[in-house]
Amino acid sequence: MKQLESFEIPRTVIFGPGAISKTPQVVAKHKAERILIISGKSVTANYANEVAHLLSGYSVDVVRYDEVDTSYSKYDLVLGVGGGRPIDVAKVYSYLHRAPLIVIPTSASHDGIASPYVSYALSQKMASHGKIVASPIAIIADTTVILNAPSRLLKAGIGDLLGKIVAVRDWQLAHRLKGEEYSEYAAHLALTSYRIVVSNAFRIKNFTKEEDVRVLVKALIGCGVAMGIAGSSRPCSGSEHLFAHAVELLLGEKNNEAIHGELVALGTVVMAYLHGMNWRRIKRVAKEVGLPTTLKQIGIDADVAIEALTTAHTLRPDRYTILGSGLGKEAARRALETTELI
Ligand SMILES: NC(=O)C1=CN([C@@H]2O[C@H](COP(=O)(O)OP(=O)(O)OC[C@H]3O[C@@H](n4cnc5c(N)ncnc54)[C@H](OP(=O)(O)O)[C@@H]3O)[C@@H](O)[C@H]2O)C=CC1
Ligand SMILES: O=C(CO)COP(=O)(O)O
Ligand SMILES: [Zn+2]
Repeated sequence: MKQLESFEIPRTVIFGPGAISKTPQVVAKHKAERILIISGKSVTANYANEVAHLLSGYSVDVVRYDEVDTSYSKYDLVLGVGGGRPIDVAKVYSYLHRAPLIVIPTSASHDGIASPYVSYALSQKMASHGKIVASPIAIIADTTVILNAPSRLLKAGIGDLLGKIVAVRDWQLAHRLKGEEYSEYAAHLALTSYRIVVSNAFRIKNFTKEEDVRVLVKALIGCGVAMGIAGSSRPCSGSEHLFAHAVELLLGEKNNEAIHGELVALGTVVMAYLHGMNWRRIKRVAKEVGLPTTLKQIGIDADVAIEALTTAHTLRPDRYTILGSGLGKEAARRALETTELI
């Protein structure tokens, strides 16, 4: 008999121009007195201060995500304002202290907006606390704010979505070869986001209109819901993400160029090649959109790329992908050269 299942998805999603102004109404639904706003390191701290200003009737602190002391438990509501990193740290705080979470994305660069999980590196760091699960009670996506984000970040959001075509293929492979549980619904949801963005990519790529951002934000939120239904990031993160994570781990502090969604897009091309999929089409879409199509463009040397490709399979041994038990150096170099990523 099947086990009882449960999953968490966001309760309220408000999006559109000026959505941030609705924050007090959303907050008022929760009996909060002391509010912690977790922001990014620079520009997004201004947005966080704006939100704090809207909540002047409450006791509010704004803290950068890299300065948050997660052992400090005096807050009863947490808001994550910024890109993917502050939002992930806000999820950790929300989980550890059972403080409801409101997510206010300032960019559409990643699909962690509605996902109840934190990204690979952070979950590794927090592993001693068990699996962090924090589904936002509300998402407030102000498309005016997001439209003002640098277009490079928005293109990175398209990059993160390109990855779903490989992530789902990897999941199907693991289902067939390893008997891993597979949710057709979650997989379709992730693929729908992929398809909608690919079919609109050339129209929205310059992000000149609010409508362009709307398409992207909805697709990213859809992926977050897919992860919620699947019970992990599986529908949205396969070998293409393993490659991206491996590059980030190898670069560490030296990574001041590559953005998550860009690395994922490049990973998608090489993993599509390994799967025998139409990698040229994916690369064409990436190029047309203005995403990087070589690793050099985002400051990554061939040696790092090869190392990442040969080690990526070790990062999540429980998540079977096309990388199987790993690629040798020569195979890795060939794959990267054939796809002209190096
Ligand atoms: N939980 C999940 O399922 C997922 C989580 N992630 C996480 O998200 C990260 C990627 O997200 P990403 O947003 O690229 O990373 P960051 O949060 O590091 O943001 C990247 C940069 O964008 C800037 N930025 C954000 N919004 C604006 C804006 N409106 N105007 C100008 N600059 C802006 C940030 O500024 P500032 O300096 O102020 O921070 C930062 O410099 C991953 O590394 C991972 O940690 C990604 C995918 C899924
Ligand atoms: O980036 C993600 C999905 O786009 C999250 O995936 P990870 O669990 O691999 O960090
Ligand atoms: Zn991602």
